[in-house]
Amino acid sequence: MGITYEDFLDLDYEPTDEDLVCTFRIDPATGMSTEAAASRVASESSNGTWAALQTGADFTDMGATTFDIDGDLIRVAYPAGLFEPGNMPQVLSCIAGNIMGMKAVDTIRLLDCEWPESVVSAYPGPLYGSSVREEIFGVTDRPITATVPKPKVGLSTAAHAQVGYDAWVGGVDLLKDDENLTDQAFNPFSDRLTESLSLRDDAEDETGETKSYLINVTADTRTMLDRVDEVAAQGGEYVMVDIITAGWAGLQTVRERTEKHGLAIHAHRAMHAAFDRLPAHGVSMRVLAQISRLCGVDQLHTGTAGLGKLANEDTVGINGWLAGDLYGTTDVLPVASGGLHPGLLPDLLDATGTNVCVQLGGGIHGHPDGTRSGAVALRSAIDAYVEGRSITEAAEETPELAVALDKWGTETPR
Ligand SMILES: O=C(COP(=O)(O)O)[C@H](O)[C@H](O)COP(=O)(O)O
Ligand SMILES: [Mg+2]
Repeated sequence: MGITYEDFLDLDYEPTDEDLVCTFRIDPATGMSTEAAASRVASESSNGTWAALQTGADFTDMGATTFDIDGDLIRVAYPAGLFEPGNMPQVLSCIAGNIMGMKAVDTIRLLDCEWPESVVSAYPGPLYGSSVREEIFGVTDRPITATVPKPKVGLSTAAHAQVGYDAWVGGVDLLKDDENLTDQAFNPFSDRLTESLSLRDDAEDETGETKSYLINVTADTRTMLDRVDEVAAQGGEYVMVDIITAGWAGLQTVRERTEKHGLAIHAHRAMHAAFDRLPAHGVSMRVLAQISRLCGVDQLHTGTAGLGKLANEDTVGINGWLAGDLYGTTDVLPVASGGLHPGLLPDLLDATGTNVCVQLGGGIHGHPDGTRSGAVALRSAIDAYVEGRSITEAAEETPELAVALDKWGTETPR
């Protein structure tokens, strides 16, 4: 018995309910037919290699099958037994591993996955998902809001917490650390946690609303677990993880610990663009979002539907997947962030709907009258949208919004 490349291509094969089906876009190398490249994709990502193999009898065939070729799109079915239950790094070492660098293709993009229940059921999924709006904030009809202090690093602990306080009392729900703020000397983690939650309590007293804090616990996994415990002990509701830079293994371990404490996970996706920005190659944001949901994040950055300062991939489609049925797995609350300001909100919410978190950094702290006014402007724009009023109408009653609209209009920044 033996296996060769040809064994991995069968256009008559029909995937079973147990198979994980992946769609790739490939550009075969010069001199390589699409069929030859497609069979090598299935081979290298499951149990094959460049040479023909003798397998003997003591062998379970875990080979994948390319069963569909449509132009440059190929679909590959993987048997569920190939995957260790609940081990996301192992899944990615198959479906997005060596094949990303194989010479048989000039480029290869993992576009989409259809996850079978047998694989999904081994993952926890989110603890809260979009129910954070109601369960944490008691809000049902409007997007929740977050703000990240700017400059993103360098503010002292006291200054950072004060920015949070100003934003909270101005009407923002969540203070959020930026992706590269963790535990630096200018603003140590433990001090920031204590001081921010103390001012959070003051802001709650002043406004009568629930306020919370997305503190960035990203580090080596052992340190992340210590930080999760610390956040729980001090009365936080959330932790934030830079899920791509920390890695899926670290996220999975954090997810176990947050369950114990009943904490929600805010997922920042810094570095996702290394995988998904070049459309012909890598792993799509759609797949990164799918993996994030399986691993159990409650909130995930998914872009701004083409508005804002950063490149976006199909925000609306990804958000739809995050909200869709997945064998009863909890949904994920999408976070729109990156170069937003109040003038962009109507177009944004028209595209995404209101079951989202809207995050503004520069669009609040760059307000000519400061953070508190910027927060008032954001909240006013959100409330107007939910009430079915235009932001220009709302600006007649809320001077802070009028100033923001005067400064930024409805232009998207770059
Ligand atoms: O710092 C910001 C936004 O700041 P600002 O509001 O000042 O632009 C976030 O890190 C980006 O949202 C990340 O991008 P994405 O959300 O696309 O992952
Ligand atoms: Mg940031």
